Amino acid sequence: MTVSEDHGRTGGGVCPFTGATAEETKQDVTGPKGLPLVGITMNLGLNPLDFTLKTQRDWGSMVKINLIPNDYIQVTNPEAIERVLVSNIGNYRRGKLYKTFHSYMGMGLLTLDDAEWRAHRKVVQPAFTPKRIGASIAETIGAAQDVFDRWERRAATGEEFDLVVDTMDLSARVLGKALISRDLSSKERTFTKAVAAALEVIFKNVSSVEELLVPKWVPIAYFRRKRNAHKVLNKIIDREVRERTAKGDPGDDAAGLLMKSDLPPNALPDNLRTMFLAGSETTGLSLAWAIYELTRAPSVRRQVEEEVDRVLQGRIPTYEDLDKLVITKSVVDETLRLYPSVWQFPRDPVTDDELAGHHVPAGATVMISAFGTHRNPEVWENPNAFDPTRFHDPEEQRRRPKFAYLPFGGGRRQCIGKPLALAILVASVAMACQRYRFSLPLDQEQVKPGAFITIFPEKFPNKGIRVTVRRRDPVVSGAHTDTGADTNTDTNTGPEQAGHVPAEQERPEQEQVRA
Ligand code: HEM
Repeated sequence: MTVSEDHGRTGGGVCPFTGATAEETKQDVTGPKGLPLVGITMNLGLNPLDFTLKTQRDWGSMVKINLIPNDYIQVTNPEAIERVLVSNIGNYRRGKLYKTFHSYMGMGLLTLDDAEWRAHRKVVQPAFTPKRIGASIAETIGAAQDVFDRWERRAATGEEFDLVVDTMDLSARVLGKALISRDLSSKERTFTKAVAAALEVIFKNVSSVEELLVPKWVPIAYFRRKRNAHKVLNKIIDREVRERTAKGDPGDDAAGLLMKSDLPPNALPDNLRTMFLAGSETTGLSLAWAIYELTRAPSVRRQVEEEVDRVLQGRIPTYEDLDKLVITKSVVDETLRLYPSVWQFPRDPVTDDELAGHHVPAGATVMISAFGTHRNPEVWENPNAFDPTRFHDPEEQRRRPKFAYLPFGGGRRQCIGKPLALAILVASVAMACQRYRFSLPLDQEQVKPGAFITIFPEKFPNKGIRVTVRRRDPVVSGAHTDTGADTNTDTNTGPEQAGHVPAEQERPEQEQVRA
Protein backbone atom coordinates (compact mmCIF):
# COMPACT_ATOMS: atom_id res chain seq x y z
CA MET A 1 0.00 0.00 0.00
CA THR A 2 1.32 3.44 -0.81
CA VAL A 3 1.02 6.63 1.16
CA SER A 4 -1.31 8.09 -1.44
CA GLU A 5 -3.52 5.01 -1.30
CA ASP A 6 -3.76 4.80 2.43
CA HIS A 7 -4.42 8.42 3.09
CA GLY A 8 -6.43 9.14 0.03
CA ARG A 9 -9.45 9.12 2.30
CA THR A 10 -8.56 12.21 4.27
CA GLY A 11 -10.22 14.66 1.91
CA GLY A 12 -13.67 14.59 3.62
CA GLY A 13 -16.96 14.82 1.78
CA VAL A 14 -18.45 11.84 -0.06
CA CYS A 15 -16.58 8.93 -1.66
CA PRO A 16 -17.21 9.04 -5.44
CA PHE A 17 -17.24 5.22 -5.65
CA THR A 18 -19.35 4.12 -2.67
CA GLY A 19 -21.25 7.28 -1.75
CA ALA A 20 -20.04 6.88 1.84
CA THR A 21 -19.18 9.93 3.91
CA ALA A 22 -15.66 10.58 5.17
CA GLU A 23 -16.80 9.48 8.63
CA GLU A 24 -17.97 6.13 7.24
CA THR A 25 -14.81 5.49 5.20
CA LYS A 26 -12.56 6.08 8.18
CA GLN A 27 -10.86 2.74 8.83
CA ASP A 28 -9.19 1.12 11.80
CA VAL A 29 -5.45 0.84 11.64
CA THR A 30 -4.32 -2.71 10.86
CA GLY A 31 -0.98 -4.50 10.98
CA PRO A 32 0.78 -7.84 11.18
CA LYS A 33 -0.64 -10.52 13.42
CA GLY A 34 1.73 -12.05 15.95
CA LEU A 35 1.75 -15.11 18.15
CA PRO A 36 -0.86 -15.34 20.92
CA LEU A 37 0.38 -13.73 24.15
CA VAL A 38 3.68 -12.42 22.80
CA GLY A 39 2.20 -10.53 19.83
CA ILE A 40 4.92 -9.57 17.42
CA THR A 41 7.43 -8.89 20.20
CA MET A 42 9.70 -11.64 18.88
CA ASN A 43 9.84 -10.14 15.38
CA LEU A 44 10.57 -6.69 16.72
CA GLY A 45 13.36 -8.08 18.86
CA LEU A 46 15.29 -9.05 15.73
CA ASN A 47 16.04 -5.58 14.43
CA PRO A 48 13.52 -2.83 15.08
CA LEU A 49 14.71 -0.79 12.10
CA ASP A 50 14.28 -3.65 9.62
CA PHE A 51 10.93 -4.31 11.21
CA THR A 52 9.83 -0.68 10.72
CA LEU A 53 10.71 -0.72 7.03
CA LYS A 54 9.11 -4.12 6.50
CA THR A 55 5.83 -3.14 8.14
CA GLN A 56 5.80 0.17 6.27
CA ARG A 57 6.30 -1.69 3.00
CA ASP A 58 3.65 -4.33 3.75
CA TRP A 59 1.03 -2.26 5.59
CA GLY A 60 1.54 1.35 4.60
CA SER A 61 2.24 4.49 6.59
CA MET A 62 -0.18 3.75 9.46
CA VAL A 63 0.43 0.32 11.04
CA LYS A 64 -0.92 -1.30 14.19
CA ILE A 65 1.92 -2.99 16.06
CA ASN A 66 0.83 -5.59 18.62
CA LEU A 67 3.66 -5.32 21.04
CA ILE A 68 3.68 -6.62 24.62
CA PRO A 69 3.08 -4.81 26.97
CA ASN A 70 2.15 -1.78 24.84
CA ASP A 71 0.49 -1.83 21.42
CA TYR A 72 1.19 1.19 19.29
CA ILE A 73 0.34 2.72 15.94
CA GLN A 74 3.43 3.28 13.82
CA VAL A 75 3.06 6.49 11.81
CA THR A 76 5.30 7.36 8.86
CA ASN A 77 2.83 9.57 7.03
CA PRO A 78 3.92 13.25 6.90
CA GLU A 79 0.33 14.60 6.95
CA ALA A 80 -0.58 12.52 9.98
CA ILE A 81 2.61 13.62 11.73
CA GLU A 82 1.77 17.27 11.04
CA ARG A 83 -1.63 16.74 12.69
CA VAL A 84 -0.12 15.15 15.82
CA LEU A 85 2.70 17.65 16.24
CA VAL A 86 1.05 20.86 15.06
CA SER A 87 -2.56 21.20 13.95
CA ASN A 88 -4.14 19.00 16.64
CA ILE A 89 -1.33 19.14 19.20
CA GLY A 90 -3.77 19.98 22.02
CA ASN A 91 -5.15 16.44 21.74
CA TYR A 92 -1.80 14.70 22.27
CA ARG A 93 0.14 14.00 25.49
CA ARG A 94 3.59 12.55 26.13
CA GLY A 95 1.68 9.49 27.40
CA LYS A 96 2.47 6.05 28.79
CA LEU A 97 5.83 5.42 27.17
CA TYR A 98 7.33 8.74 28.21
CA LYS A 99 6.46 7.79 31.83
CA THR A 100 9.30 5.27 31.65
CA PHE A 101 11.65 8.27 31.29
CA HIS A 102 10.58 9.68 34.66
CA SER A 103 12.92 7.47 36.70
CA TYR A 104 15.96 9.15 35.14
CA MET A 105 14.80 12.46 33.75
CA GLY A 106 12.21 13.30 36.43
CA MET A 107 9.77 16.03 35.46
CA GLY A 108 11.56 18.23 32.96
CA LEU A 109 11.40 19.46 29.40
CA LEU A 110 11.08 16.07 27.76
CA THR A 111 8.47 14.59 30.09
CA LEU A 112 6.14 17.50 31.02
CA ASP A 113 3.04 18.71 29.17
CA ASP A 114 1.06 21.96 28.88
CA ALA A 115 1.63 24.92 31.24
CA GLU A 116 4.36 23.22 33.27
CA TRP A 117 6.33 22.37 30.13
CA ARG A 118 5.87 25.93 28.83
CA ALA A 119 7.28 27.41 32.07
CA HIS A 120 10.40 25.19 31.89
CA ARG A 121 10.97 25.85 28.20
CA LYS A 122 10.73 29.63 28.74
CA VAL A 123 13.50 29.49 31.34
CA VAL A 124 15.89 27.26 29.39
CA GLN A 125 15.29 28.55 25.84
CA PRO A 126 17.65 31.59 26.09
CA ALA A 127 20.60 29.18 26.51
CA PHE A 128 19.90 27.84 23.01
CA THR A 129 19.50 30.95 20.86
CA PRO A 130 21.77 31.04 17.79
CA LYS A 131 23.41 34.16 19.25
CA ARG A 132 24.34 32.42 22.46
CA ILE A 133 25.51 29.26 20.77
CA GLY A 134 27.44 31.36 18.27
CA ALA A 135 29.19 33.35 20.99
CA SER A 136 30.64 30.21 22.55
CA ILE A 137 30.99 27.78 19.65
CA ALA A 138 34.78 28.10 19.38
CA GLU A 139 35.13 27.38 23.10
CA THR A 140 32.52 24.61 22.94
CA ILE A 141 34.17 22.86 20.05
CA GLY A 142 37.59 23.51 21.60
CA ALA A 143 36.57 20.96 24.25
CA ALA A 144 36.91 18.32 21.52
CA GLN A 145 40.64 18.97 21.18
CA ASP A 146 41.62 15.93 23.29
CA VAL A 147 39.80 13.66 20.85
CA PHE A 148 41.50 15.28 17.85
CA ASP A 149 44.86 14.87 19.61
CA ARG A 150 44.04 11.20 20.10
CA TRP A 151 43.38 10.87 16.33
CA GLU A 152 46.73 12.50 15.73
CA ARG A 153 48.41 9.74 17.73
CA ARG A 154 46.32 7.06 16.06
CA ALA A 155 47.27 8.40 12.65
CA ALA A 156 50.90 8.02 13.63
CA THR A 157 50.52 4.38 14.70
CA GLY A 158 47.93 3.35 12.11
CA GLU A 159 46.04 1.45 14.81
CA GLU A 160 42.44 0.41 14.37
CA PHE A 161 39.95 1.88 16.86
CA ASP A 162 36.23 2.26 17.54
CA LEU A 163 35.05 5.56 16.10
CA VAL A 164 31.83 5.52 18.15
CA VAL A 165 33.69 5.49 21.46
CA ASP A 166 35.61 8.59 20.37
CA THR A 167 32.65 10.52 18.96
CA MET A 168 30.64 9.81 22.14
CA ASP A 169 33.55 11.12 24.14
CA LEU A 170 33.71 14.19 21.92
CA SER A 171 30.02 14.93 22.35
CA ALA A 172 30.19 14.49 26.15
CA ARG A 173 33.03 17.01 26.26
CA VAL A 174 31.37 19.63 24.06
CA LEU A 175 27.95 19.17 25.66
CA GLY A 176 29.40 19.55 29.14
CA LYS A 177 31.03 22.78 27.98
CA ALA A 178 27.81 24.05 26.40
CA LEU A 179 25.42 23.14 29.22
CA ILE A 180 27.43 23.62 32.42
CA SER A 181 30.71 25.06 31.16
CA ARG A 182 32.64 21.90 32.21
CA ASP A 183 34.57 19.10 30.56
CA LEU A 184 32.53 16.03 31.48
CA SER A 185 34.89 13.45 30.14
CA SER A 186 37.53 11.53 31.97
CA LYS A 187 39.93 8.72 31.28
CA GLU A 188 37.46 6.07 32.41
CA ARG A 189 34.62 7.60 30.36
CA THR A 190 32.49 7.65 33.52
CA PHE A 191 30.02 10.15 32.12
CA THR A 192 29.45 8.45 28.76
CA LYS A 193 29.03 5.10 30.48
CA ALA A 194 26.51 6.61 32.90
CA VAL A 195 24.52 8.11 30.01
CA ALA A 196 24.51 4.78 28.14
CA ALA A 197 23.42 2.91 31.30
CA ALA A 198 20.65 5.43 32.00
CA LEU A 199 19.32 5.09 28.45
CA GLU A 200 19.45 1.31 28.77
CA VAL A 201 17.42 1.50 31.96
CA ILE A 202 14.84 3.82 30.41
CA PHE A 203 14.46 1.40 27.52
CA LYS A 204 14.29 -1.66 29.74
CA ASN A 205 11.65 -0.04 31.93
CA VAL A 206 9.27 -0.56 29.00
CA SER A 207 9.71 -4.31 28.82
CA SER A 208 12.64 -6.36 29.99
CA VAL A 209 13.24 -9.59 31.79
CA GLU A 210 15.37 -7.78 34.38
CA GLU A 211 12.77 -5.12 35.23
CA LEU A 212 9.76 -7.44 35.14
CA LEU A 213 11.07 -10.63 36.73
CA VAL A 214 14.20 -10.04 38.79
CA PRO A 215 13.78 -8.70 42.37
CA LYS A 216 15.69 -5.44 42.85
CA TRP A 217 17.97 -6.89 45.56
CA VAL A 218 19.45 -9.56 43.26
CA PRO A 219 23.02 -8.45 42.53
CA ILE A 220 23.01 -8.55 38.72
CA ALA A 221 25.19 -6.28 36.60
CA TYR A 222 22.19 -4.47 35.15
CA PHE A 223 21.01 -3.21 38.57
CA ARG A 224 24.58 -2.15 39.42
CA ARG A 225 24.79 -0.13 36.20
CA LYS A 226 21.41 1.42 36.96
CA ARG A 227 22.42 2.58 40.47
CA ASN A 228 25.78 3.80 39.26
CA ALA A 229 24.30 5.84 36.41
CA HIS A 230 22.07 7.66 38.89
CA LYS A 231 25.01 8.35 41.17
CA VAL A 232 27.31 9.71 38.46
CA LEU A 233 24.78 12.11 36.95
CA ASN A 234 23.56 13.34 40.34
CA LYS A 235 27.12 13.88 41.56
CA ILE A 236 27.90 16.11 38.57
CA ILE A 237 24.75 18.17 39.14
CA ASP A 238 25.20 18.46 42.93
CA ARG A 239 28.75 19.70 42.43
CA GLU A 240 27.57 22.36 40.00
CA VAL A 241 24.94 23.66 42.41
CA ARG A 242 27.33 23.61 45.39
CA GLU A 243 30.14 25.43 43.64
CA ARG A 244 27.96 28.03 41.98
CA THR A 245 26.07 28.70 45.20
CA ALA A 246 29.37 29.11 47.08
CA LYS A 247 30.58 31.58 44.42
CA GLY A 248 27.29 33.47 44.57
CA ASP A 249 27.17 33.44 40.77
CA PRO A 250 24.92 30.92 39.03
CA GLY A 251 26.18 31.96 35.57
CA ASP A 252 24.09 32.30 32.44
CA ASP A 253 24.42 28.86 30.83
CA ALA A 254 21.50 26.38 31.00
CA ALA A 255 22.40 25.41 34.59
CA GLY A 256 22.64 29.07 35.64
CA LEU A 257 19.30 29.99 34.08
CA LEU A 258 17.61 27.13 35.93
CA MET A 259 19.26 28.08 39.24
CA LYS A 260 18.06 31.68 38.90
CA SER A 261 14.49 30.71 37.94
CA ASP A 262 11.52 30.40 40.28
CA LEU A 263 10.70 26.90 39.03
CA PRO A 264 10.34 24.16 41.70
CA PRO A 265 13.67 22.90 43.14
CA ASN A 266 13.65 19.66 41.14
CA ALA A 267 13.58 21.61 37.85
CA LEU A 268 17.36 22.08 37.85
CA PRO A 269 18.47 18.46 38.36
CA ASP A 270 15.64 17.04 36.27
CA ASN A 271 16.34 19.30 33.30
CA LEU A 272 20.10 18.91 33.45
CA ARG A 273 19.78 15.12 33.53
CA THR A 274 17.27 15.39 30.67
CA MET A 275 19.61 17.48 28.55
CA PHE A 276 22.66 15.29 29.19
CA LEU A 277 20.68 12.18 28.33
CA ALA A 278 18.84 13.68 25.36
CA GLY A 279 21.86 15.42 23.90
CA SER A 280 24.96 13.40 24.48
CA GLU A 281 24.46 10.00 22.86
CA THR A 282 22.32 11.46 20.03
CA THR A 283 25.01 13.91 18.98
CA GLY A 284 27.89 11.45 19.41
CA LEU A 285 26.22 8.74 17.35
CA SER A 286 25.22 11.17 14.59
CA LEU A 287 28.82 12.29 14.24
CA ALA A 288 30.00 8.68 14.00
CA TRP A 289 27.44 7.91 11.26
CA ALA A 290 28.42 11.04 9.32
CA ILE A 291 32.11 10.09 9.33
CA TYR A 292 31.22 6.50 8.47
CA GLU A 293 29.19 7.59 5.44
CA LEU A 294 32.00 9.85 4.27
CA THR A 295 34.43 6.93 4.35
CA ARG A 296 32.09 5.15 1.93
CA ALA A 297 31.49 8.10 -0.38
CA PRO A 298 34.92 9.43 -1.42
CA SER A 299 33.60 11.96 -3.93
CA VAL A 300 31.39 13.56 -1.28
CA ARG A 301 34.29 13.53 1.16
CA ARG A 302 36.47 15.33 -1.39
CA GLN A 303 33.79 18.02 -1.84
CA VAL A 304 33.64 18.51 1.92
CA GLU A 305 37.45 18.73 2.13
CA GLU A 306 37.52 21.30 -0.68
CA GLU A 307 34.80 23.39 0.98
CA VAL A 308 36.36 23.19 4.44
CA ASP A 309 39.81 24.18 3.12
CA ARG A 310 38.36 27.11 1.14
CA VAL A 311 36.12 28.45 3.91
CA LEU A 312 38.26 27.79 6.97
CA GLN A 313 41.75 28.32 5.54
CA GLY A 314 43.13 25.96 8.18
CA ARG A 315 41.31 27.62 11.12
CA ILE A 316 38.87 26.23 13.72
CA PRO A 317 35.35 27.17 12.51
CA THR A 318 33.60 30.22 13.92
CA TYR A 319 29.82 30.45 14.06
CA GLU A 320 29.81 32.67 10.94
CA ASP A 321 31.77 29.98 9.06
CA LEU A 322 29.10 27.37 9.75
CA ASP A 323 26.60 29.07 7.40
CA LYS A 324 29.16 28.94 4.60
CA LEU A 325 29.81 25.21 5.02
CA VAL A 326 26.79 24.25 2.91
CA ILE A 327 28.10 20.93 1.61
CA THR A 328 29.23 19.90 5.08
CA LYS A 329 25.79 20.85 6.42
CA SER A 330 24.12 18.75 3.69
CA VAL A 331 26.22 15.76 4.82
CA VAL A 332 24.93 16.27 8.37
CA ASP A 333 21.33 16.66 7.15
CA GLU A 334 21.55 13.52 5.05
CA THR A 335 23.15 11.57 7.91
CA LEU A 336 20.28 12.60 10.18
CA ARG A 337 17.85 11.46 7.48
CA LEU A 338 19.36 7.97 7.28
CA TYR A 339 20.13 7.67 10.98
CA PRO A 340 17.82 9.97 12.98
CA SER A 341 19.17 9.21 16.48
CA VAL A 342 15.75 9.63 18.07
CA TRP A 343 14.29 7.27 15.54
CA GLN A 344 10.77 7.15 16.96
CA PHE A 345 8.86 9.00 19.66
CA PRO A 346 5.41 8.48 21.18
CA ARG A 347 2.24 10.47 21.83
CA ASP A 348 -1.10 9.41 23.34
CA PRO A 349 -4.33 11.00 22.00
CA VAL A 350 -6.70 12.28 24.71
CA THR A 351 -9.82 11.89 22.53
CA ASP A 352 -10.45 9.84 19.38
CA ASP A 353 -8.81 11.32 16.30
CA GLU A 354 -8.51 10.72 12.59
CA LEU A 355 -5.05 10.42 11.11
CA ALA A 356 -4.60 9.92 7.38
CA GLY A 357 -8.10 8.51 7.05
CA HIS A 358 -7.67 6.12 9.97
CA HIS A 359 -9.49 6.03 13.25
CA VAL A 360 -7.13 6.49 16.20
CA PRO A 361 -8.83 5.80 19.54
CA ALA A 362 -8.26 7.81 22.72
CA GLY A 363 -5.62 6.16 24.89
CA ALA A 364 -3.79 4.46 22.01
CA THR A 365 -0.09 5.15 21.58
CA VAL A 366 0.87 6.87 18.35
CA MET A 367 4.52 6.20 17.56
CA ILE A 368 5.96 8.73 15.14
CA SER A 369 8.76 6.96 13.30
CA ALA A 370 11.27 9.46 11.96
CA PHE A 371 13.32 6.53 10.67
CA GLY A 372 10.41 5.09 8.65
CA THR A 373 9.32 8.51 7.41
CA HIS A 374 12.85 9.37 6.28
CA ARG A 375 12.98 6.16 4.25
CA ASN A 376 9.42 6.29 3.00
CA PRO A 377 9.76 5.55 -0.74
CA GLU A 378 6.64 7.60 -1.48
CA VAL A 379 8.51 10.70 -0.41
CA TRP A 380 12.18 9.95 -0.95
CA GLU A 381 13.67 8.71 -4.18
CA ASN A 382 16.13 5.90 -3.59
CA PRO A 383 15.56 6.29 0.16
CA ASN A 384 18.34 4.01 1.42
CA ALA A 385 21.12 5.74 -0.51
CA PHE A 386 23.41 8.32 1.09
CA ASP A 387 22.96 11.36 -1.15
CA PRO A 388 23.56 14.78 0.42
CA THR A 389 22.53 16.52 -2.84
CA ARG A 390 18.94 16.07 -1.65
CA PHE A 391 19.65 18.97 0.65
CA HIS A 392 21.46 21.22 -1.85
CA ASP A 393 18.46 22.81 -3.52
CA PRO A 394 16.21 24.81 -1.14
CA GLU A 395 13.42 24.65 -3.74
CA GLU A 396 13.48 20.85 -3.71
CA GLN A 397 13.33 20.91 0.08
CA ARG A 398 10.31 23.23 0.02
CA ARG A 399 8.52 20.86 -2.38
CA ARG A 400 8.76 17.98 0.08
CA PRO A 401 5.94 17.54 2.63
CA LYS A 402 6.95 19.52 5.70
CA PHE A 403 7.02 16.52 8.03
CA ALA A 404 8.81 14.19 5.63
CA TYR A 405 12.02 15.19 7.46
CA LEU A 406 11.98 15.47 11.24
CA PRO A 407 15.21 14.37 12.92
CA PHE A 408 14.55 16.92 15.67
CA GLY A 409 10.78 16.36 15.92
CA GLY A 410 8.57 19.31 15.09
CA GLY A 411 6.08 21.94 16.16
CA ARG A 412 6.48 23.62 19.52
CA ARG A 413 7.99 20.47 21.07
CA GLN A 414 10.85 20.47 18.58
CA CYS A 415 14.21 19.59 20.14
CA ILE A 416 15.50 22.55 22.14
CA GLY A 417 19.06 21.41 21.45
CA LYS A 418 18.67 21.46 17.64
CA PRO A 419 20.77 24.60 16.97
CA LEU A 420 23.45 23.40 19.37
CA ALA A 421 23.52 19.86 17.96
CA LEU A 422 23.70 21.14 14.37
CA ALA A 423 26.47 23.60 15.21
CA ILE A 424 28.47 20.87 16.98
CA LEU A 425 27.92 18.38 14.15
CA VAL A 426 28.79 20.73 11.28
CA ALA A 427 31.84 22.04 13.13
CA SER A 428 33.02 18.55 14.10
CA VAL A 429 32.58 17.05 10.62
CA ALA A 430 34.41 20.08 9.18
CA MET A 431 37.29 19.74 11.64
CA ALA A 432 37.50 15.98 11.14
CA CYS A 433 37.69 16.39 7.33
CA GLN A 434 40.08 19.30 7.61
CA ARG A 435 42.72 17.20 9.36
CA TYR A 436 41.90 13.51 8.91
CA ARG A 437 40.79 10.82 6.56
CA PHE A 438 39.14 7.72 7.96
CA SER A 439 39.04 4.26 6.39
CA LEU A 440 37.06 1.15 7.18
CA PRO A 441 38.97 -2.12 7.43
CA LEU A 442 38.16 -4.38 4.50
CA ASP A 443 36.36 -6.91 6.69
CA GLN A 444 33.96 -4.22 7.87
CA GLU A 445 32.79 -2.39 4.80
CA GLN A 446 29.21 -2.20 5.98
CA VAL A 447 27.95 -1.46 9.46
CA LYS A 448 24.35 -2.35 10.03
CA PRO A 449 22.36 0.06 12.19
CA GLY A 450 20.42 -1.27 15.14
CA ALA A 451 18.20 0.60 17.59
CA PHE A 452 17.43 0.95 21.21
CA ILE A 453 16.27 4.42 22.18
CA THR A 454 18.81 5.75 19.66
CA ILE A 455 20.23 4.33 16.41
CA PHE A 456 23.63 2.77 16.97
CA PRO A 457 25.75 0.17 15.17
CA GLU A 458 23.92 -3.14 15.58
CA LYS A 459 26.66 -4.82 17.61
CA PHE A 460 27.50 -1.82 19.81
CA PRO A 461 28.94 -1.67 22.48
CA ASN A 462 30.83 -4.90 21.70
CA LYS A 463 31.59 -3.65 18.22
CA GLY A 464 30.94 -0.13 16.97
CA ILE A 465 32.51 1.28 13.81
CA ARG A 466 36.13 0.21 13.51
CA VAL A 467 38.30 2.62 11.54
CA THR A 468 41.84 3.70 10.91
CA VAL A 469 42.75 7.34 10.45
CA ARG A 470 45.34 9.21 8.40
CA ARG A 471 46.48 12.77 8.78
CA ARG A 472 45.72 15.26 5.99
CA ASP A 473 46.90 18.82 5.84
CA PRO A 474 44.40 21.39 4.65
CA VAL A 475 44.99 23.19 1.35
CA VAL A 476 45.32 26.84 2.36
CA SER A 477 44.88 29.67 -0.20
CA GLY A 478 45.42 27.32 -3.11
CA ALA A 479 48.79 26.08 -1.81
CA HIS A 480 48.51 22.33 -1.50
CA THR A 481 50.44 21.19 1.55
CA ASP A 482 49.34 17.58 1.93
CA THR A 483 51.94 15.22 3.32
CA GLY A 484 53.35 12.65 0.94
CA ALA A 485 51.19 9.71 1.85
CA ASP A 486 48.05 11.74 1.91
CA THR A 487 47.49 13.06 -1.57
CA ASN A 488 44.10 14.07 -2.84
CA THR A 489 44.38 11.80 -5.84
CA ASP A 490 43.12 8.79 -3.87
CA THR A 491 45.36 6.51 -5.86
CA ASN A 492 48.29 6.21 -3.49
CA THR A 493 48.87 2.52 -3.03
CA GLY A 494 52.51 2.86 -2.04
CA PRO A 495 54.10 1.03 0.87
CA GLU A 496 53.33 2.04 4.40
CA GLN A 497 55.50 4.93 5.57
CA ALA A 498 56.48 5.80 9.11
CA GLY A 499 53.74 7.92 10.63
CA HIS A 500 51.21 7.25 7.92
CA VAL A 501 48.99 4.45 6.74
CA PRO A 502 48.73 3.98 2.99
CA ALA A 503 46.14 6.11 1.25
CA GLU A 504 42.95 4.23 0.71
CA GLN A 505 42.05 2.63 -2.57
CA GLU A 506 38.78 4.23 -3.41
CA ARG A 507 35.97 2.02 -4.46
CA PRO A 508 33.82 3.05 -7.37
CA GLU A 509 30.86 5.05 -6.12
CA GLN A 510 27.76 2.97 -6.06
CA GLU A 511 24.44 3.07 -4.42
CA GLN A 512 24.86 2.02 -0.82
CA VAL A 513 21.91 0.16 0.59
CA ARG A 514 21.52 0.22 4.30
CA ALA A 515 19.24 -1.28 6.90
C1 HEM B 1 21.65 14.97 16.79
C2 HEM B 1 21.27 15.29 18.00
C3 HEM B 1 19.84 15.29 18.47
C4 HEM B 1 18.74 14.70 17.96
C5 HEM B 1 18.63 13.84 16.71
C6 HEM B 1 17.62 15.04 18.82
C7 HEM B 1 16.30 14.66 18.60
C8 HEM B 1 15.23 15.08 19.36
C9 HEM B 1 13.85 14.81 19.05
C10 HEM B 1 13.33 14.00 17.87
C11 HEM B 1 13.10 15.40 20.01
C12 HEM B 1 11.57 15.44 20.08
C13 HEM B 1 10.99 14.32 20.89
C14 HEM B 1 9.48 14.39 20.95
O1 HEM B 1 8.86 15.29 20.39
O2 HEM B 1 8.90 13.51 21.60
C15 HEM B 1 14.00 16.03 20.95
C16 HEM B 1 13.60 16.73 22.07
C17 HEM B 1 14.49 17.24 22.99
N1 HEM B 1 15.86 17.28 22.89
FE1 HEM B 1 16.95 16.64 21.33
N2 HEM B 1 18.09 15.81 19.85
C18 HEM B 1 19.43 16.00 19.67
C19 HEM B 1 20.28 16.75 20.46
C20 HEM B 1 19.91 17.37 21.63
C21 HEM B 1 20.79 18.15 22.46
C22 HEM B 1 22.25 18.48 22.15
C23 HEM B 1 20.09 18.50 23.56
C24 HEM B 1 20.65 19.29 24.71
C25 HEM B 1 20.14 20.31 25.17
C26 HEM B 1 18.73 17.99 23.40
C27 HEM B 1 17.69 18.16 24.29
C28 HEM B 1 16.37 17.88 24.02
C29 HEM B 1 15.26 18.24 24.91
C30 HEM B 1 15.39 18.90 26.27
C31 HEM B 1 14.08 17.85 24.26
C32 HEM B 1 12.65 18.08 24.74
C33 HEM B 1 12.20 19.44 24.21
C34 HEM B 1 10.79 19.85 24.59
O3 HEM B 1 9.87 19.04 24.52
O4 HEM B 1 10.64 21.02 24.94
N3 HEM B 1 18.67 17.31 22.22
N4 HEM B 1 15.29 15.83 20.52
